[in-house]
Amino acid sequence: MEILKLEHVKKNFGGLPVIQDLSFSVSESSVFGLIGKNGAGKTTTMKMLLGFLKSDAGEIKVCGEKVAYGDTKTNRHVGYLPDVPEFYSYMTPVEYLRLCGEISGQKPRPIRKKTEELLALVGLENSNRKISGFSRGMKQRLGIAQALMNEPRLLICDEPTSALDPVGRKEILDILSIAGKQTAILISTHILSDVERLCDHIGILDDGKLVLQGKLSDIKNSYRHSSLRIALADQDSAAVLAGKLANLPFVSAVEAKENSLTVRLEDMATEGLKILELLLREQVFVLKYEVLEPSLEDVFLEVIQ
Ligand SMILES: Nc1ncnc2c1ncn2[C@@H]1O[C@H](COP(=O)(O)OP(=O)(O)OP(=O)(O)O)[C@@H](O)[C@H]1O
Repeated sequence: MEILKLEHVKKNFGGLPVIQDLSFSVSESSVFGLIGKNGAGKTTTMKMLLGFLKSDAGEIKVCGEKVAYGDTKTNRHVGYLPDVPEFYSYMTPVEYLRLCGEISGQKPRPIRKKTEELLALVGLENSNRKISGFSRGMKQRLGIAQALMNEPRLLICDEPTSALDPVGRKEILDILSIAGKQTAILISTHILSDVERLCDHIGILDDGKLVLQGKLSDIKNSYRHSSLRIALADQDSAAVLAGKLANLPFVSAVEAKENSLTVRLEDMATEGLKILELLLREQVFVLKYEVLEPSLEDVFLEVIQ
């Protein structure tokens, strides 16, 4: 089932098109990464699908219900984590989540149960101090707990890791990958390694247009494969082979790491065969010969040009 569906959505600011004919959907069991550089239109898209901003054309549906500007009824299906979540910082996490549960009309016992479960999920079960003393990472984790408090069908996260250090980022990604088993997630980001870690579907937004979308594994498979990894028995034979490969006119780079070489080519189909011929001719004992998947960064840079 499609939890979120956008069809031909457009938005102009002062006559300038910021979102142009945007269509994509997020299905029930999916973690969808909306990727784009600064100013691509990610936040504008999120605001429209939360009903905070009026679209100029097109239709947005959450769980089959149309999103209307200013009427946040569809947000009962949605949990939202802004890039910098705000709290009543004089409260403790338990007090804050209780308040969120009460505002959304839940009963005291389920509120207590959910608060306990969610604080355990985000690793704040033993934090009884005021939110004002929390680090950025802790606030982000509490933001996820808050966004999940009404058991949403869709969790929307706007650049959830961009302000965090590597440890904080990893914690957030681990929590989101657990949350993603229960709820669909739409995450906007420009951190491609986070997307590779977390998302199964992606959409690349460039100047308000979706220039590529689909299943991440299909996209990677269909993109140009331009790197090989060759593992040899020892570091010395790898160094000798690296010298020979670097002399081939069609090899654009050779990187050596211990007994393993990464070789960059222009055309895998023909040049990969020539590398195999060289290995045979030189009687090199090969432990591993592997065509590498393009990274999301390779794909991103190719479609964004
Ligand atoms: N209220 C506004 N009035 C005029 N222009 C706006 C407004 N909000 C956004 N824009 C413009 O729309 C474009 C898209 O902005 P948006 O914030 O959606 O991009 P983004 O992909 O979220 O970028 P970032 O990663 O920097 O947050 C930008 O050119 C921005 O300057």
